[in-house]
Amino acid sequence: MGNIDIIEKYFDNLTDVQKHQFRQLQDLYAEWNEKVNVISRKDIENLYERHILHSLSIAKIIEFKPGSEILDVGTGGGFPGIPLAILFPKVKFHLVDSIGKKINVVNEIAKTIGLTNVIAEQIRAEKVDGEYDFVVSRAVTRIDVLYKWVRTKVSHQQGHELNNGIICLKGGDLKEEFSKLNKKKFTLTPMTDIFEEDFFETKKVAYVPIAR
Ligand SMILES: C[S@@+](CC[C@H](N)C(=O)[O-])C[C@H]1O[C@@H](n2cnc3c(N)ncnc32)[C@H](O)[C@@H]1O
Repeated sequence: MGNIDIIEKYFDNLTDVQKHQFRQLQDLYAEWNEKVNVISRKDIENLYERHILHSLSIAKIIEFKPGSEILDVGTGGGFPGIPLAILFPKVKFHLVDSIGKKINVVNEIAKTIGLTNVIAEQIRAEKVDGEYDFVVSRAVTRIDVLYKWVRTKVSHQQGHELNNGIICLKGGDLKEEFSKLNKKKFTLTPMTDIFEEDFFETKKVAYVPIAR
């Protein structure tokens, strides 16, 4: 399924606006990827499965409340931030990356599809100054490093049932990596438990609550 069908399979109440926004992404990313490499070339035809659906797995772990604020660290070309911003139009997303030309791609794509809930900024994660309900991240750094960068940036004001915290998308054997984090409370959910799709292999969604 090289198209939006796989998104509709797992998210069955998308509005026409959301469907149109998701549909536009294939051509936009193919076009931008020629100028700035934000997705590996051989993977562009797997955009919906490997990048968009993967990003949206976060929504199956936590439903962001309207008005909440999310920081996407090391967003690259906008993953997971752009798919999540389409899915949650009433949630505010701050997408950051240290590479300006990637941020330019994110801004252009957000503008073209009419996303008004995204701010993309070239800044290192460590320098971000703000408070967020959740920090999300895909394929950026080890969890202990990410934790150090962002733990003071997570607030507790929205009253989520679950604690606010960090949600990141990672692959491989994470036991050793998480043991270095030195925190007892975290969950690792295999992607294949969320979506019945073999191509996710060993990928997982990691959720680390941050209590103050
Ligand atoms: C492998 S890419 C992943 C991009 C995107 N999250 C995705 O899944 O497609 C890692 C990204 O993290 C960014 N990055 C690494 N360290 C960073 C930091 N300290 N602050 C902001 N961005 C960072 C890099 O510039 C790069 O775009």
